[in-house]
Amino acid sequence: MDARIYGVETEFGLIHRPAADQQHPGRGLPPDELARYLFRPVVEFGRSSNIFIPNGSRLYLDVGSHPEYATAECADLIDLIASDRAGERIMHHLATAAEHRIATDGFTGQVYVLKNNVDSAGNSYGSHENYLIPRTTHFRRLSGILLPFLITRQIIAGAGRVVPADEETQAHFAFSQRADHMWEGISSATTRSRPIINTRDEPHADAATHRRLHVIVGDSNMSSTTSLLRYGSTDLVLRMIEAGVPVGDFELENPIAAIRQISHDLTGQARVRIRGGGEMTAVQIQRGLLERVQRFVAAQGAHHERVEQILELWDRTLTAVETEDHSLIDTEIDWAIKKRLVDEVAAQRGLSLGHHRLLQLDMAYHDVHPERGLFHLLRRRGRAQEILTEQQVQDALTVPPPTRAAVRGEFLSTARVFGAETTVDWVHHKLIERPLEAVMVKDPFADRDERIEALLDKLGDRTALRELDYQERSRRGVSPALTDKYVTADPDQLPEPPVI
Ligand SMILES: Nc1ncnc2c1ncn2[C@@H]1O[C@H](COP(=O)(O)OP(=O)(O)OP(=O)(O)O)[C@@H](O)[C@H]1O
Ligand SMILES: [Mg+2]
Repeated sequence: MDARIYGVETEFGLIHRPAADQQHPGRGLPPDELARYLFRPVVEFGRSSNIFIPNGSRLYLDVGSHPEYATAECADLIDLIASDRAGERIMHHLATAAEHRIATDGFTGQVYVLKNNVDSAGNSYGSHENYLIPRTTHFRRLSGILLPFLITRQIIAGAGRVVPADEETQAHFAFSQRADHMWEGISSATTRSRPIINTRDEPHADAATHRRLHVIVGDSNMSSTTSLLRYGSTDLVLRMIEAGVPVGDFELENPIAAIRQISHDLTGQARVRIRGGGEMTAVQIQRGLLERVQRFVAAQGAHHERVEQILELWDRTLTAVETEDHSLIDTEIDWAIKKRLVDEVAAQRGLSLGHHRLLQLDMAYHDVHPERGLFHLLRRRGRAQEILTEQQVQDALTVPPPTRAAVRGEFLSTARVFGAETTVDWVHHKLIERPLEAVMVKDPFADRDERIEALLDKLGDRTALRELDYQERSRRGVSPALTDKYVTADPDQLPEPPVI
């Protein structure tokens, strides 16, 4: 596919740390109660804990206590990364508001929203990728190539993890947060069995022509350069699969054993068995796929302006793993950015790798707080590269990308101006007062829909509204982004970043 729709869903970890000097020392709010505080503005805004907001994305609180943000449908990788970052901001704003409310209720402390994949109790939560693919893609061929790619992708896109010692292994640094929590290669369930690729068939598009590929294996990334490599490389591998070019045989004998083994061997030299016979290392599998992608791009041409950057970073990351010279990538790839920090702090303080301060440091890397979070601190110090501008992030909070998300954004914000209630999902748009006129938009690339325009025209005169762009609308409070409306104040003072 020349153009593709992407979306990423992120589940966040939540922690409440009470202030030391109060009646309930030691214990924070239980996670479910904390999640309810966090989502109170969401429920007030949308009368549900499952809502779509004007930037086209979805905020969702399931029965558990891990709030989720699913980006709008994006046709451009930078839009995708910006929408994902906007989700972090929204969660941060909600956390700020929750902190105030919790304090008002007499329970002062700090709320942490973590964009990671394991909590201290060992529970795992996900970062799910969605790729629109043609229905004609042969599924057996797809999984034969994509599974070994995804299983080894952690060496180029893992978020890194300080692994504490247990009975069998010493404390060490691993590529991935999520690898130890995958249980199956392919399946149609997401929570119980945790497959790498989920086959549940919900295309949110014309089911006759398309599928939505649901990839469950990735780590949540903080770094935008790592995100670019993660989604960009996956798209390129998918393009090769879709084009039907021969890709070689990398199919693994035991995907689940392999994904764990690879995660815990930072040299990239752990050997995994290939189904067709013999053994290969993660670096060899990635190199094999990269070479084929390079040939494919040389023959077909680049299909967007970031392809060259993706291929260069992919190649350099593999070299960094092979040579163990992580300085080649330690401002661009999450696991290496984090490892550099962990190594430095360990050396400065004389801490051994399993020390609880270093486990905390690992968590603090994923704190979405723009000042307190360690990734963001490193970014400000030039130790993590950034491809998004602040303006792009700000825009992504309110402006939907030019896909079907723009139709949804227009629908939601206009209805709000006229005080009309709606129900929407990725495909459906309904005005509660006109249920029989609900509109289905099956094409995720469509950024305008005449039926929706006609429906909205029935609400009243939209001339003045049309003249305002999204920024202007939100400035005038016409289309309140959730965040603008509910963030009352920034924290009184910036919190101290932990440890460093
Ligand atoms: N046609 C499409 N192709 C690819 N991605 C899509 C398409 N339509 C929507 N998406 C993206 O898929 C994601 C759907 O997220 P959502 O969490 O609602 O789905 P889900 O994981 O299948 O459902 P749930 O979380 O309820 O189990 C979003 O990021 C969205 O942008
Ligand atoms: Mg989801």
